[in-house]
Amino acid sequence: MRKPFVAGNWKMHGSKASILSLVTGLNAQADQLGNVDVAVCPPAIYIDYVKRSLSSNAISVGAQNVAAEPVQGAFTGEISVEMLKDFACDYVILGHSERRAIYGETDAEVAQKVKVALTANITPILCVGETLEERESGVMESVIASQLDAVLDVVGIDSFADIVIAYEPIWAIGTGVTASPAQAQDVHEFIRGKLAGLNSAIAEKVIIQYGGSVKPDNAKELFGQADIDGGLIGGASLNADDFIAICKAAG
Ligand SMILES: O=C(CO)COP(=O)(O)O
Repeated sequence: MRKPFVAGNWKMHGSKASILSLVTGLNAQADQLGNVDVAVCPPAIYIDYVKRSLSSNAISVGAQNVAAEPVQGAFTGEISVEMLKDFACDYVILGHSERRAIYGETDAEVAQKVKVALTANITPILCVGETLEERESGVMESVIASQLDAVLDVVGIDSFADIVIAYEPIWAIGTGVTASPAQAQDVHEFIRGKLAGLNSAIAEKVIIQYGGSVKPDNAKELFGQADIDGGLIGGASLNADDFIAICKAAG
């Protein structure tokens, strides 16, 4: 049995005041989470603030990106894995479609970052997903397969024991249009099947989150699908009540 995992991707949102209020709301309900792993991923500058404000160790903290360079050095503006580790980050979101589309991150760079995170024992949350155009033109599976292959080529299938995958159809992110539970399940099954072709035991264990307009009212049905093991939550993770409700739906 896979333990579900829900993570909040706060993206570039928040201030000290709004984050304190959000974390206070999470603290108040953290004992109601149930059998689910939970993490929040604030903007990097707030990681330590969130870590110190969280009163429950039921909620872990993750980052939204990391430098591809394995050790610190002359890389202005970057944050190394060692620095994330120094602040007890357990997870790092990698290959989010916003980083791929807006900042031009390539499959190869994402794969390198996954490798660097694994070396530091930080669990990568590897995001994959297709655009609406790719879905409608029938290349969805090949797009997702090549996003996975880029990482498989660099770290190998065995490393997927320590990787979380997040399937995030780009057309569902921040749009209010959620993939239907059946649409999401189809892709999750495809991803697990692809990994099973390489190592069935690892495929059976790997956590595959769904992300894209998950809300309290659609979470339960999505998370009820056989291959959906929780979610990567954007907008709804900025509201403590909504995020806790989504976590409970997974647990
Ligand atoms: O991109 C996402 C999480 O990484 C999903 O964002 P929304 O939940 O706001 O659609």
